[in-house]
Amino acid sequence: MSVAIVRTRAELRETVASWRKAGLKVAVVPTMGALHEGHLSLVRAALERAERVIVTLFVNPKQFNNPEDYASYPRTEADDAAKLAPLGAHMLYCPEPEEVYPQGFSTTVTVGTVSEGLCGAFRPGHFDGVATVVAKLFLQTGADCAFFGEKDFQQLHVVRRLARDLDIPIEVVGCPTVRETDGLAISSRNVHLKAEERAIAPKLAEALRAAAHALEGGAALAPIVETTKAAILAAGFSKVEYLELRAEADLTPLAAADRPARLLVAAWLGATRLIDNVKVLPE
Ligand SMILES: Nc1ncnc2c1ncn2[C@@H]1O[C@H](COP(=O)(O)OP(=O)(O)OP(=O)(O)O)[C@@H](O)[C@H]1O
Ligand SMILES: CC(C)(CO)[C@@H](O)C(=O)[O-]
Ligand code: BAL
Repeated sequence: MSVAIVRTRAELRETVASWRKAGLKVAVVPTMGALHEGHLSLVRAALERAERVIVTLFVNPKQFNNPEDYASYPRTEADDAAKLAPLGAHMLYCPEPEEVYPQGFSTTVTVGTVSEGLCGAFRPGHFDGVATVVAKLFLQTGADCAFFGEKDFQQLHVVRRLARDLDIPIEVVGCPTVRETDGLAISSRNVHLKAEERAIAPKLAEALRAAAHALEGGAALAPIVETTKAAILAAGFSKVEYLELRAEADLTPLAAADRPARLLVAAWLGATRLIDNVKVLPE
């Protein structure tokens, strides 16, 4: 079994039109490739909800605020196609940058509020790049539903708001973070971790879990944030960009775990930036 690889908007449109004519429900799973179990969990969820599943693979230059990060982003298309085939995904859409951004392309989609703070504060332009390409992928595929991981929790909110604000008729489905057995959130960028860094990396999730547990037990937020940041640095991380409690439903800042909340973190381990988040239940 193999997955059909499509590289042009014209072929994408033609195939989706034939599916629509047959009355089939269509799902899209946007990715930047280097597929791992996190991505595959989204594809499995999509296959449960739709009769045709399109996985998109596009390393989107507009969302990289750091050119080195763009250059070194893992590109493994043949392996990705081989991983998708046994699952039964129906199409891998892999456009070239000129297909997505033809000469003269001049539109940027900016989603306010939920793009601000957290990763938005440290990756200028990143969520504009994400929102622009995701709007295009939603419109190009015309899918009924789209699947995104909670690992990129702020991105999930940006994409939900984008679809709602622009009246794009698509259901955005969030899926739980898939972790390695030691707790590290699986991410394509984990391949950049050196062996000694890989041994330290799970301490990020461990520190988050401990903080969530303390907050659920009624501990005050400010001291927990300070001790958790200190624990992450003591484990060997070089910098904690943010560690913040936000409302689960709309990402507004919270002063205490008084509503279903998320504790979100970004931290540097050597040259690799890791993000993670955990749910915090009310006391
Ligand atoms: N561990 C995971 N569990 C669930 N979903 C995930 C996981 N990792 C990535 N995803 C989701 O897969 C989709 C594509 O993400 P992407 O291709 O950027 O992979 P990634 O592993 O997040 O890579 P990176 O963070 O290094 O860019 C996003 O919706 C993302 O949230
Ligand atoms: C949603 C996405 C595919 C847009 O390029 C990307 O941000 C990602 O892989 O999470
Ligand atoms: N995984 C979200 C996309 C990015 O980090 O660029």
